[in-house]
Amino acid sequence: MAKIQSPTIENPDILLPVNPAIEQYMRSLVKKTDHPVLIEMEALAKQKNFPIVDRLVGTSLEVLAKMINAKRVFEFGSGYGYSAYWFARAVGAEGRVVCTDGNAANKVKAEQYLSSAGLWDRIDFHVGYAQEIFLQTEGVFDICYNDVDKGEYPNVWQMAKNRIRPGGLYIADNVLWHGRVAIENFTDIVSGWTEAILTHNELIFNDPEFDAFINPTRDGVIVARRKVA
Ligand SMILES: C[S@@+](CC[C@H](N)C(=O)[O-])C[C@H]1O[C@@H](n2cnc3c(N)ncnc32)[C@H](O)[C@@H]1O
Repeated sequence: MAKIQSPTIENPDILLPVNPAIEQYMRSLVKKTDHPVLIEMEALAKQKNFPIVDRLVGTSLEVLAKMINAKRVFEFGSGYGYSAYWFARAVGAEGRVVCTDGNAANKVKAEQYLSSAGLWDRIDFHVGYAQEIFLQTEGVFDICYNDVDKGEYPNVWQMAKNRIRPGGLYIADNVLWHGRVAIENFTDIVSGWTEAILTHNELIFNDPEFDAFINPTRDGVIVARRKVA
């Protein structure tokens, strides 16, 4: 498929799939999910320009997890626990969310925030390289969620897909990469990341064992369900 030639790719936001006014409207609908801890986490993201999934994607993660009655979730790239907040709500008191992040300071913040929200006892947070921690963690998962550095996306998909139970989900954020996936001449944030996302998305949509779709909200979230034999 021919990609759009854009002379203004320095400002790739022109390809945001959902109009910001519409996103704002959708955000007004999920305002009922307000929680003091959530609001603090969102304020920190704004202040530090830290890439959390934000409210619209967060609410969708919780709903998706509840829809499949998820009890065990593995997160590749947890930051300070914002996406884990939503998964932890979904898995319930008996469920577990395995979190990973390379930055130890993020674990400290996650513990503070998620303890205040009464969710920390559902979290098993490991500091280190997510893929290595995944290999050291046994068993299958209801959901594997990928939000690490984008160049690593194909590798994470390949290792995660065989450890998702039938009917379980693989979810990854940023799969539209601010429109770069659809543009011919783009300026990447890190060289090779757009190509890696393109490969990742192709692999998933061509995998006979999974059904997939992309929710275009914010930066695009891919959801792939492992087929039940
Ligand atoms: C986009 S942020 C995660 C945000 C989080 N999922 C949320 O929505 O709240 C990516 C995080 O993954 C971490 N990271 C990136 N690649 C990683 C890897 N291979 N292993 C462990 N952590 C990684 C970074 O330190 C960063 O905190």
